[in-house]
Amino acid sequence: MSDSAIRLCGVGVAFPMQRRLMGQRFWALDHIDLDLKHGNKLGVIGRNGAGKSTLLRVLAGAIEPDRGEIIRCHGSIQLLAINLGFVHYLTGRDNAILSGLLQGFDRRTIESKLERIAEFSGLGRFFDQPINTYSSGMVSRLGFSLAMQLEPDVLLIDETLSVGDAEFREKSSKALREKFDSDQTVVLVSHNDSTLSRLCDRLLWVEHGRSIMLGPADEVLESYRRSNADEQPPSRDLPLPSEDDEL
Ligand SMILES: Nc1ncnc2c1ncn2[C@@H]1O[C@H](COP(=O)(O)OP(=O)(O)OP(=O)(O)O)[C@@H](O)[C@H]1O
Repeated sequence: MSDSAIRLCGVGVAFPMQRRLMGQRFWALDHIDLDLKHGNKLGVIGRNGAGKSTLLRVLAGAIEPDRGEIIRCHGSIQLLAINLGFVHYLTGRDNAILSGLLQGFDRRTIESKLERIAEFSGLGRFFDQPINTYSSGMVSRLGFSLAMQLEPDVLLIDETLSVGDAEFREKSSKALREKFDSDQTVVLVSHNDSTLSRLCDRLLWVEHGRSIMLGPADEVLESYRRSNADEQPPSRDLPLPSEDDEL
């Protein structure tokens, strides 16, 4: 088996621009090359709108690139994000089953883990209620519990480290730490420098959809901090929406 879990070669993702600029496209990701090896703990940093979440969605297979190539050599993959895409009229239990099936797990495996998912989530009887009766914190807890118990080959985490109340946060950060200590492949998007340097072996810094630097966490963080202190984001030659463009 290849030692790469996912390879991105020159990947670009374009979104259509608003009506006034009809026909033009905005490249949210542009020429991204990445070789994510099995067992890597990769952090992704960059300013707001840099393209981090788009990158995770591409890695998850939730969006297809408009340019470039993706080579995959992994089993199940899960994207853990605030906006989890659950089906709101289904119960927590049914969403757990559906989500597990969509990630490539067989039904028997999912069912064998349902009680642990329910227990970890702390949702109690709400686990069997439709999730449109949940608070946003409860939805996040369900998603987090799923990711922790189903153990996908590749886990992609988008800024969900502080879900739920204090007690759940403590439990979730312990579970997450175990993931980072395991041989699972994990990609973490975060704005928290200390979390990234503590948990990740390599960091990818993206800005304006482009890869600026990929390397050991502390080196990348230092360059990123220096660039923030200069308050001059690295330039790119592609057009960005101007301030008076409609959002
Ligand atoms: N569905 C979409 N349609 C149009 N533009 C989009 C869409 N999704 C993202 N974008 C744009 O792509 C760019 C990258 O967005 P993305 O959410 O990946 O950034 P990010 O680095 O995760 O930002 P943040 O740190 O603020 O979460 C932004 O300019 C955003 O406006």
